[in-house]
Amino acid sequence: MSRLVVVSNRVAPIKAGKVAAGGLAVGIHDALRQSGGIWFGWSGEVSANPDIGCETVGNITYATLALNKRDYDQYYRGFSNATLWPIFHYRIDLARYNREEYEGYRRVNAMLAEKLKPLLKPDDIIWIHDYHLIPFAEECRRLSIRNRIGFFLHIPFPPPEILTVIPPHNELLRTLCYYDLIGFQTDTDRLAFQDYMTREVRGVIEADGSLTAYGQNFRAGVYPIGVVPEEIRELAESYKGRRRPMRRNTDVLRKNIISVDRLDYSKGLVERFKAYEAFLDRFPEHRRLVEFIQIAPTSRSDVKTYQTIRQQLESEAGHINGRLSDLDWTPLHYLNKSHDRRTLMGLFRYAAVGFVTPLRDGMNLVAKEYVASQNPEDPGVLVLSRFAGAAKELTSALIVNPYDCIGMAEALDRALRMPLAERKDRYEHMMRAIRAADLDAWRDIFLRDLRTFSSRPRPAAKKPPVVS
Ligand SMILES: O=P(O)(O)OC[C@H]1O[C@H](O[C@H]2O[C@H](CO)[C@@H](O)[C@H](O)[C@H]2O)[C@H](O)[C@@H](O)[C@@H]1O
Ligand SMILES: O=c1ccn([C@@H]2O[C@H](COP(=O)(O)OP(=O)(O)O)[C@@H](O)[C@H]2O)c(=O)[nH]1
Repeated sequence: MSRLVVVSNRVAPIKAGKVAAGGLAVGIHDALRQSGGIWFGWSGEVSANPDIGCETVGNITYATLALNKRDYDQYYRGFSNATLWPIFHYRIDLARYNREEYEGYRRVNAMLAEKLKPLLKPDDIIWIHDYHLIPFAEECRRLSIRNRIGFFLHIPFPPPEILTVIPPHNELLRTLCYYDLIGFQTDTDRLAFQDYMTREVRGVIEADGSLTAYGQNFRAGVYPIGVVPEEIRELAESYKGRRRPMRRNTDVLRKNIISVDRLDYSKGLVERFKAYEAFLDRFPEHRRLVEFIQIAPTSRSDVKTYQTIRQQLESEAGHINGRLSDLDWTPLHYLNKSHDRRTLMGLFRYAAVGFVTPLRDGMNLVAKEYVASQNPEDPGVLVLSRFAGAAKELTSALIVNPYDCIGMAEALDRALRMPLAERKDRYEHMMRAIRAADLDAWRDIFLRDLRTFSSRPRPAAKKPPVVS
């Protein structure tokens, strides 16, 4: 069996016990643990030392390198997270474009491909992850790397009208066609991509379902990322920490509403806080009987838009607690600290409501983790945004529109009142979906397709673009 080589910008922390607050790192780590292989990417450090550090833990070899300050600023903080991330999450209003950052993005992709080359064997299968690395395959082909190369996009793919706002969209999308297989989280994303390829650049859908565009032939498919439900159940059951908050001086149990997100404007946190306040105003009978725990570890905090959202949330949280708290009741617990998985799954299990309301999200693993953590005999209710990729599978959640404040407040009330039989029905339906498309299925089906699809012979990639 050929070896698996995974490349992603973010590599999970190698040290046991360190938390990776991001679905990509959590998902790939679990997927690689099964098959073993190499995981190549950024170490998360900014330093002038360009050397690759290799460390093998169990069956995974982590090969990581630091980025220098200029590369970090242009490739990660700049084009990846100030241009691609907002645009791919439909937020043209928050995006900026800077040509030097784009050139830095191309330069880092070329540099990473060069660094990877000596680590490769001819029959390795290479699996590239996410928007930071769109041009990676083209750079590999330029270096005469002939291995199968697949790409998985963890975030949404926007409609062509939004994508074309990126000035070099054409060049960027051309580089994507050097992959043998391109995977998306949902059919909506795949169709938006197909739409771009057929309408914008007159690509052709072949009789065998493959696509031909920019002189390349490749496949695009849908591979929703999943979780490992048994592991989540074990973690949730074994959590021994704090369960439901008690009402001081009495034995009455308070119900928890829980949300866990990186502190990102795509997660709809401000809208969610406003909806919670509207819920307490419209349904005052729940006051003192419910507490909302929002765990939101900071993310990309040196990008301006992330600083702004953090200030907005602090102000909103202060407003809610200032207005509604009492000496013996704090309605909102807002924590910027990251938490380990056992704690999170334990908190999920004892929360009556999982409140997952992104404005746009590739998948949202937290939604699946919340459901998989529940006690089958007394499950909580998932309130889920229709704009999370997970909503395509978890159709028995209470589906809400995160732009509808009152609608979300009403869903919270309905969730907290939901009879046990309905909660069980919805939970069982969602668990069937989670088991049917778990993390093993995501990895196995993608890699099976990548191995079996034979693309037509490709012309070699042309000369490198402008890189300074
Ligand atoms: O690496 P960071 O800049 O710190 O950000 C963390 C990760 O965020 C994004 O995660 C996405 O992948 C999840 C798993 O497929 C998916 O459920 C979620 O909807 C996405 O937002 C990002 O795509 C990763 O590259 C980052 O590492
Ligand atoms: O303090 C935290 C916060 C989040 N997570 C994990 O980070 C992932 C977040 O993935 P998701 O797909 O929901 O969103 P992303 O952050 O990738 O956009 C989930 O597995 C969470 O359990 C974690 O381990 N600790």
